[in-house]
Amino acid sequence: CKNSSSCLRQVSRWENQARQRERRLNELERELLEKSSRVESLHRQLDDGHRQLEESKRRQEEAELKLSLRLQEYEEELARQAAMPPRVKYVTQTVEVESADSQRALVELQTKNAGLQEQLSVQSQLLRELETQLHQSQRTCAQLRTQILVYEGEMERAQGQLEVEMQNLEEEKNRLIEEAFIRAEIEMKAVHENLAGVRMNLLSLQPALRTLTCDYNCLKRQVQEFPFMLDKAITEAKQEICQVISEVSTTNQELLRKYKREMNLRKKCHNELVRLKGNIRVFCRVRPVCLVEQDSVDSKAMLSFDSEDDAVLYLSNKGKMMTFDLDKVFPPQATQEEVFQEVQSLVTSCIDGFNVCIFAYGQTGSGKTFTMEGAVDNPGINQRALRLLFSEVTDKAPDWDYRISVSMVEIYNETLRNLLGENPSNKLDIKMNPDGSGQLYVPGLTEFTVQSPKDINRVFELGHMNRATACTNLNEHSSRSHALLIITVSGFNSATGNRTQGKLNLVDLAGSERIGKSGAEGSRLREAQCINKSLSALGDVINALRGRHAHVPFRNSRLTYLLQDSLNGDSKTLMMVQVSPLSGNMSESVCSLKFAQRVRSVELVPSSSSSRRLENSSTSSSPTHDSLDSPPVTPAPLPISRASSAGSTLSSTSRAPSSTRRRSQSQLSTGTCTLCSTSTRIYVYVCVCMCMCVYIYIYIYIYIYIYTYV
Ligand SMILES: Nc1ncnc2c1ncn2[C@@H]1O[C@H](COP(=O)(O)OP(=O)(O)OP(=O)(O)O)[C@@H](O)[C@H]1O
Repeated sequence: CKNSSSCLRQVSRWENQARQRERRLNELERELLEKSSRVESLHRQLDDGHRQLEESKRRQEEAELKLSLRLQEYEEELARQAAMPPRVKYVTQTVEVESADSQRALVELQTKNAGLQEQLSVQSQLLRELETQLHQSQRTCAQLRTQILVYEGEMERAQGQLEVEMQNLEEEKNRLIEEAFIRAEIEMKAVHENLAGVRMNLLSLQPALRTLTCDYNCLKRQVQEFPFMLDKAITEAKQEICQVISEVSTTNQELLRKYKREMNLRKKCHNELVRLKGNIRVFCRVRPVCLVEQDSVDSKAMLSFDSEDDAVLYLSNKGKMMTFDLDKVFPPQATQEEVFQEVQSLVTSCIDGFNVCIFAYGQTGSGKTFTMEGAVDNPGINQRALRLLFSEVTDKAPDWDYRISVSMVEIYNETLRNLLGENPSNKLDIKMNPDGSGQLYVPGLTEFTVQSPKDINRVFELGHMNRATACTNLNEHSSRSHALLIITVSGFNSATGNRTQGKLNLVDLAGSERIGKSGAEGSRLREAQCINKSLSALGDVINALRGRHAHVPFRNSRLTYLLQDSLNGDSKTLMMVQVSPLSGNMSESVCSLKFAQRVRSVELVPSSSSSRRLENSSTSSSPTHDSLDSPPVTPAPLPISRASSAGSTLSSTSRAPSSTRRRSQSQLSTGTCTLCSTSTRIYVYVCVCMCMCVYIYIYIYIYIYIYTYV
């Protein structure tokens, strides 16, 4: 179709061209006619000129003839008169006398002759002009003839071209018509074939249509029956669900019973394990040699590590090689991440309701602050612990609702300062809780509730700022004071009503160097005495705990008094002994490591109340904490005391099953599961119904389509 239309366009173009050429030919013919008429008129003019010329010639000849005749007459007369001599004179006279008339006549004739001569010359002139004109006309005529010949040639050529083009066009037209005809035939054939296919389809669709109609009727019936089916299915589903619930609750009861029995067993094993292993861990971290110390004589390698045992440290002091067995030794190249990885299980156990105490011990400059606080771009245990706790409790939501509160305290010269308070220079006191629970609390101590990671930064910024404003030289001051970060994590499970409370104490102790060596005097001496007093009190407390003494001297220093609930009973304690690698510090390092080894051998004794509770729990249906990482939980009605010890917190604990188990139990007992399943069933039925409707709609659509178009 496209080809034929383009061919038609071409034919019409060629026709236009032919018409234009025809017009041009007509114009040329017209011009030729004009020119031939002009030639004819010129011929006529020429003929007229010829005729005139001949006329004038004839007239001239006549006049000449007449004149010559007259002249001849006169000459004859003259000759005659001359032939008579005497008389000639006479005659001459006579002639002269007589010739007056003749002479007049002669004059007249001469005048006439002159006039005729004149006429003749005019006629000759005219003749010449006419001849010139004739020549010109002949030339023009010749030119015109040449032009006519040229035009005729052109015309013949144009006519030839036109004929050729006309012939070409005719051929092209015929070709296009033939092509169009062939195409039309092919298309026609295809249409015929399609028609045949459609007819075939129609024939084959008719049974399909019958099937569809049948299906449609069937579906229609089903849709009509659907509400009854749905009701029936819902009733059946309800019955099934009730049956399943009763089965599940029976199984659940059985599982719960078995679970409790297993947990009791596990708790006993765990307690045994804790007793065997001891719940005080001692790590050692050797700080690297600083750049400024590298050239000094002190920087000789006095410490060496066992490549196969990461719990052994070898120290060469005064030519003597000493071996220290600890729980873990971090070499100088250990990163903050690696250190934190080792302590993070202790940190998270605080979420489970344990009291944890991590303290960094060592001489000044051994890296205590670096390990606990770290640098801005490389934070230490404090920040990492708080962030970890925050992310862990966020993960446990919404089953558990946790509250993390933070306090920051500094003990300087046996004085307690509130580092998050508005006035950090105010002294705080440790008092017995007036509620008669026998627990300690610190009146006026600021507790900052952490609700986002941003709060964590604010806490550290505020604590650091308050510590800096309270002293003139922060570095010096920090070496002479103990810094405590106290994190309390309280949890409440709204599904079970269980409560937990754990406390994490992160302590950066003051430098442990001996007074004799530091050579302190005056206020420095008092500082050193206070530090040594608190550190030796810490040693005494640990010794008393190790010896299971009836009396543990917690009150001998502010530090031990404040940490009482985190050192007592089944609390977990980690001591990070910081060691300087310099040879000049080796004797201090030996003291620190010896103290650490003593501490390592101490086992924290569960308080009597706690032991009692553990005994009770093994027989009661609500057991106590089930593992190192599972929480000792308190039933909902019991209020939480902020300064409560681990013992009192554990006084009426009940074992908390895992959150999933708890949730499934409560859901089953309230029937939420039943409702949930029923609504799911209804939802499924509605979906099926909708699918059927869509199906029916499609069938109807196809049906209408076939009947309308096919
Ligand atoms: N593991 C380490 N890696 C790199 N540098 C460290 C490391 N431990 C300590 N340092 C650096 O050693 C120097 C002393 O450390 P730090 O102040 O932590 O010691 P300290 O025991 O807290 O001293 P003080 O008792 O006086 O507060 C600091 O400049 C610290 O950056």
